[in-house]
Amino acid sequence: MRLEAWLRMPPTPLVRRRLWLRMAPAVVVVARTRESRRVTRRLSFSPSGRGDRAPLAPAVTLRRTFREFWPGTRGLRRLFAAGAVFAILAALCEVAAIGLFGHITDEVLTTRNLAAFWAPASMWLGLAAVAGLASFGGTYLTALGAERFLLKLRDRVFAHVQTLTPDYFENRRLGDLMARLTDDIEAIEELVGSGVVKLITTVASVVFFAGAAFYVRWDLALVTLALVPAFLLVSKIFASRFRTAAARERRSNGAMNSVIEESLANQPLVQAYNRQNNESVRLNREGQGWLRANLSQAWLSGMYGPLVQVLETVCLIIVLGFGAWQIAQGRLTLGGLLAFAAYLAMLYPAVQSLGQIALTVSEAAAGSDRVLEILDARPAVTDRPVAVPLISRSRGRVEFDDIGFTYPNRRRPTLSHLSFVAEPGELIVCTGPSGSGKSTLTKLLLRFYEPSAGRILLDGVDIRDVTRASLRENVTILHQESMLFSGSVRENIAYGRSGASLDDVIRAAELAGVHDFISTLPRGYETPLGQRGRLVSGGQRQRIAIARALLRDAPVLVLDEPMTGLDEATAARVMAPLRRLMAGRTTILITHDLRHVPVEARRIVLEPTRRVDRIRIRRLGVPV
Ligand SMILES: Nc1ncnc2c1ncn2[C@@H]1O[C@H](COP(=O)(O)OP(=O)(O)OP(=O)(O)O)[C@@H](O)[C@H]1O
Repeated sequence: MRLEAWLRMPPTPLVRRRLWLRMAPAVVVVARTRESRRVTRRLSFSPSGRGDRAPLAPAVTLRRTFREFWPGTRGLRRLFAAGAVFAILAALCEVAAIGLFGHITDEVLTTRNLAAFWAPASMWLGLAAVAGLASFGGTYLTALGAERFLLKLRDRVFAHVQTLTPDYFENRRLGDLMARLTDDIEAIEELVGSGVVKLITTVASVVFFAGAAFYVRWDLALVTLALVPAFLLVSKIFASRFRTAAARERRSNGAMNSVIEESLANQPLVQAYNRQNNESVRLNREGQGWLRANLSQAWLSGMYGPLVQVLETVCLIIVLGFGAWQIAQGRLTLGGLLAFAAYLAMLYPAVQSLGQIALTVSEAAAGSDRVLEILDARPAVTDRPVAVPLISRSRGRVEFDDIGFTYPNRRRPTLSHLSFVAEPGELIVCTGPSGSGKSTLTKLLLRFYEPSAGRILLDGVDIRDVTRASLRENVTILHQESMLFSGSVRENIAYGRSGASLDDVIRAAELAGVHDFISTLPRGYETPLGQRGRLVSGGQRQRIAIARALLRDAPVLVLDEPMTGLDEATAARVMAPLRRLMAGRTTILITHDLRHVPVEARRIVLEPTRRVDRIRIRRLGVPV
């Protein structure tokens, strides 16, 4: 009668999962942590989808992923090992607890002997306490290792990204790069860090629960375990499909981030041009692709679950039938059968979890492809092995000697046969029509690109023979659009020189003619400037940037259209601080606007020829 009641217990996935969550917390908790992160990740990014436009990152083998990222677990392996040990201990407690449950059924419930209840019941309670503590230890230590691994890996990839020359970013969408630095890095952690712990604890659980099932009734266990390869086969079939779907999801996620990033950054333009709908359509289009990618993942997951469920049900029916027959034969007790069924109830999710690990691996591999693609990228310009740092502050003599340059993705040269010398402290004005290569000249001086012909000399030394870091210490650039960060005014000015004191910052601000304005701000030098310094006007931004450049105090100065976007009165106000900044420095002033240019300045005119593919340089020494 009791057996019948037990037989009526519905072996639904929910019941099994609840049982699993209750009985094997150590194993499941690791999985839950990762699952919640994945959900968060999905929610935190909106759909993209025309991922089809961007090529998928190249597929890499699992071995390469481990070869590349496993060294990153150095220093954390003890944490992961301890996490695994605790999780295994918790699983062992569960095995013992089920044994006690069988014992209580046979010795207390069947015989109605209450006296025999208390000893095993107290042991069960003790085991539950140990399992709880071990589960907590396993979860916490694994999470600690995982988060530290993530931090290290993100720092490593970000540091590498910062070695890449600007052309790398010019050819990529920032949103996609951000997705790689966040989501994809997490996916790698799920494979290389906590993924390994999960694999070990799940395998251990399979061994324990299978071993216990064999111990109770080896022949019954043999029959049911014969179906395990079927579980693994199903996982294998699904894994490759899941990987493709995951790669699409990763890629479309990146595309969607790009749209969001661009739209939010350009909101003033979007609203001024009434293009809100257009942006929404763009996001929706990318979202459609993301939706498709997620639906195909959901389809696969949806298929996978029921298939495994059918297999489980087949196993359960076999157990019940065979078990009932063995009880009738007197070869198995009711407690034995219940314990056996409980072991199976633990074993199946563990086996299923093994299959899910295969799916996680697929998803992680897709993320790993995308991160490795970044790590494989090499900067277009590197220091020569023989490059040495500039020992002292340069005098500031800059020479362009027959320079030619073609952008990597262009056929026609942007500059050819460009030669000029700027003596220390001299002001050179560089003019010419739009697109004639004025800003390109700056990129070459800072070694963002390598000239295709000729050489650039600083104090007579080829800049390729000095390290880029020391070269850039000697050159300050003031961009067309003042680049500010979202920090305070003080932080933005102090960016010019690490370790600058507040007094240094105030002195620079006074010279830049912006101190009075800063004093009127609500929190003075501590006032935040807003995203990209949008909380202050163009002229104020420019003068803050001048203060930063003053603090940097490099002997060579490049001013790239410093008056762009400023009205006549503001431009005149900016000119005085600019003159103070230029004083005593070799200055290359790139400008279309010659109204504020000092009359004594020498001019270089970059002039595209009519055939456009050659640029003729006219060098004039005539004062304006
Ligand atoms: N990263 C790049 N890749 C390919 N071509 C580029 C790149 N940057 C600039 N160019 C091209 O090189 C040419 C020169 O550009 P550059 O920005 O140096 O011109 P400019 O004289 O400073 O123009 P403007 O006065 O409008 O700022 C242009 O035809 C431009 O399209």
